[in-house]
This record gives sequence, structure tokens and C-alpha cells, in this order.
Amino acid sequence: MRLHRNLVFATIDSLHLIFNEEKQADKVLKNTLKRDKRWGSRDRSFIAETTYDIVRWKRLYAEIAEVKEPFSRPNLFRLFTVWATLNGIKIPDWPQFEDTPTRRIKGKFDEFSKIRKLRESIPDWLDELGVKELGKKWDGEISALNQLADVVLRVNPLKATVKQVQNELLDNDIRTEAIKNVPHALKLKERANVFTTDAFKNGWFEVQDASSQKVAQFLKPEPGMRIIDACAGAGGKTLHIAALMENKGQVVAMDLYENKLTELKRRARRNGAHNIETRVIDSSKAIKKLIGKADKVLLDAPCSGLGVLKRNPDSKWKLQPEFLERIKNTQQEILTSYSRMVKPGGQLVYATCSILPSENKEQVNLFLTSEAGKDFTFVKDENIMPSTSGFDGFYMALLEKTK
Ligand SMILES: C[S@@+](CC[C@H](N)C(=O)[O-])C[C@H]1O[C@@H](n2cnc3c(N)ncnc32)[C@H](O)[C@@H]1O
Repeated sequence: MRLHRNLVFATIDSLHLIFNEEKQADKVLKNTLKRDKRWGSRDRSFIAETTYDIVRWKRLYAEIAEVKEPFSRPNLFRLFTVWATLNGIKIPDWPQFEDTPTRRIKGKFDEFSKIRKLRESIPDWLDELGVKELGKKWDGEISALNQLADVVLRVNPLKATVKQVQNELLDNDIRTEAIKNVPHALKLKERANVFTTDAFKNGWFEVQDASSQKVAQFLKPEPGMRIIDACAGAGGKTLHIAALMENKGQVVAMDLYENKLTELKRRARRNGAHNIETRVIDSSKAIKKLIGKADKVLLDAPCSGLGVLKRNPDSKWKLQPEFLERIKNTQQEILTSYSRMVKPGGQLVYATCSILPSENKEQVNLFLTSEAGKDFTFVKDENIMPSTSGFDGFYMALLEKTK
């Protein structure tokens, strides 16, 4: 592979914004990729994938390059040099790459590969937490979470069948394959931009990881039910629920943030989902009005996001232990307050995209032994681990309210 100056510079500029100005990687890349209309899909992939790779391996590469944050521009080039060397890419003779110590880079890589927190490129505190919560399993999970995520689609049965989506994408040279036990999922065989296809624009599918698709399946929505998705965000799971209900009955999609619900409504129109009502949670009244009113409630709670680290590698560096403590309190508050919306005999699903027991099973157990949880019984739960599933890490628990 030959390195092109403007693509390397665009990567370095993106890294500067992500590392030194704490900007979100996906937003930075969205802007960077707008910079030059002449860039083709390969150029864009180079910038995006290289930037994400260097974000993912920041600690390891910084230790190898012997550079510290905040990274000066020459130091960002040193990180880039480590990336290129370890990926077997020939370093060009530009002034920025003078005296690249190729052998030393490879030697240090071998040396650091023996130390998990360096090999997996994670902060000390996260490594300690992983061991505390998952013991021996942590090794395999953090390694799986450092792999590049697959692109998975969820076919929208309100608009198309799986076969129709597969054929339509094939006409665009995009090959897909089915995923066992996830009936509406299609995995891309090679990465491609699916957002420019007519099939996407017409609402035939959404991009949604296979593990995330299992949450609505686990909830088992039925046509005619009233379902509350209380942490709906931009509606990834709301749209799935609406589709499984065949547009019959009602989905109430709630969130603290109006802008997320606005995006949800836009997506619902594209999906042809007509049974969704959005409600902003602007006071406790929003919840009180719905006490005892739902056949099923989904609590897709805010969490550490550790299960989706492959997709958001920059959260390794943004996540803080204090945030984790705060979010656990929020999870328990959400369980305590929002569970009241389940009607007698109804069901509650608590889900997170975390792999930590303290955000998952332990939260459910705490709730079940609390005053608020006394009317609920535990039915079943499922831990989806990245190492065994190959997809994102997720947790889901099904509880039932006594009649
Ligand atoms: C894991 S995300 C939801 C993702 C969404 N369900 C999906 O499938 O696309 C958690 C959501 O909870 C919302 N949230 C955070 N605190 C909340 C609270 N106290 N009540 C309701 N929603 C909350 C966040 O704004 C965020 O959209």
C-alpha cells in the first residue's frame, strides 16, 4: 500500500481533534470526510479505519513511540509510524517520517504484548475493573472488544423481506449473509457504505448489531399490545418493536432528550412505523401518567457501553470510574421508578450494552430485593459476550409483575 499525503494529513488532523480536543471520533470523521469531494470510497475508508485503529491502540502505540499526551503534531506522526510499521506498510521518505526506528518498534511491540493492559491498550483502572468483575473471562472479552465490528443490518419487515434486501444490495455489489437465531439480521461480507442505497433510503433496513436485535426479540412484543420503551434514544429498538407488532397496538417511546426523539420520529417515517408515540421525560409526571398502563416495558438503560467498545473505541479513553458509579445509581433509579408503568401480569425487560455484572445481574438482584421490586419475579436473563457471540456485548433480563 502506498501512503497518500492528503489522506495521511487528514488522519493526523482527525487524531489531533479526538485526542487533544476531546472531540467524539464519529463526529470528527464525519467532518473530515466532507473535506475533499474527490476522495473515493477507498480513500474515505483509509482515513476512517486508520483513525479508528490508532484511537483503539492509543496506549500501546504511545508506549511504543515513547510519546505522551497532549500529542504534538510530530508525536501524532510517531503514532502513525507505529501503526504503519506494525501493519507492514512502507514508510515514505517524507520529512515527517525521518529516522523511523522500524526494528525498535517491532521489538517493543513483542515486549509489550506480554502485558495485558498494554497489549489490549486500556487504562489501568479498566483492566483492574475487568478482572474484578469477570475474573479469567476478562482476557478473552477485552481481546474480542478490540476487534473491528462487523456491519449488521436489521431488515424492516414492514417494508421488505430479507431476500428482497439481499437482492437489492447485491445489485449494488454489496454481499450479505444471514445470522443464525437472528431472523432479520444480515451481515455484510465486506464493509460498504449502505446509507447511500435506495433500499436504506426507502426504510427497508436499519444498521443494528445482531446482539442489539436480540433485545426486542427477548421482549416478545405482540400486535395490539401497549409497549413502553422508556430509554428509547433515537429508537434503534423502538423501530424493531414497532415492526414486530406489525404496526398494531402502541409503542410509547420515551427519553430525557427531545432531540433524540425527534431523530426517532424521522426514522419511524422512513421505516413506515405508524404506531409510535414519543414522550419527553421532562418531569416525574411523564412517568406517573403511565403507571400500570403497559403490557410490557423495555428499560434499555444508560450504561458504561463496555459491550460496544469495538464500535466506540474512543470510549476507552473517555470513560471514567466516577461516571460508572453515577450511571449505576441511575440504572437503579430507572428500575425503581419506571417499573411502575408495568401493569399487573405485565413484563419488564432490563437491558444494557455492558458486560459488567455490576451493571447487569447485580442491578436486577438489587431491584428484586427492594421495596419497588417486591411485585416482580425473575423469569430469565441472557448475557451475550463478545468473545463467544462475535458481536456486541449485551445483557437482558425478563421480569414479570404479579397479577
Ligand atoms: C442505551 S441508550 C438507548 C438506546 C436506544 N434504546 C436504541 O436502541 O437505540 C440509553 C438512553 O437512555 C436515555 N436516558 C438516560 N437517562 C435516562 C433517564 N433517567 N430516563 C430515561 N432515559 C434516560 C439516554 O438519553 C439514552 O438515549
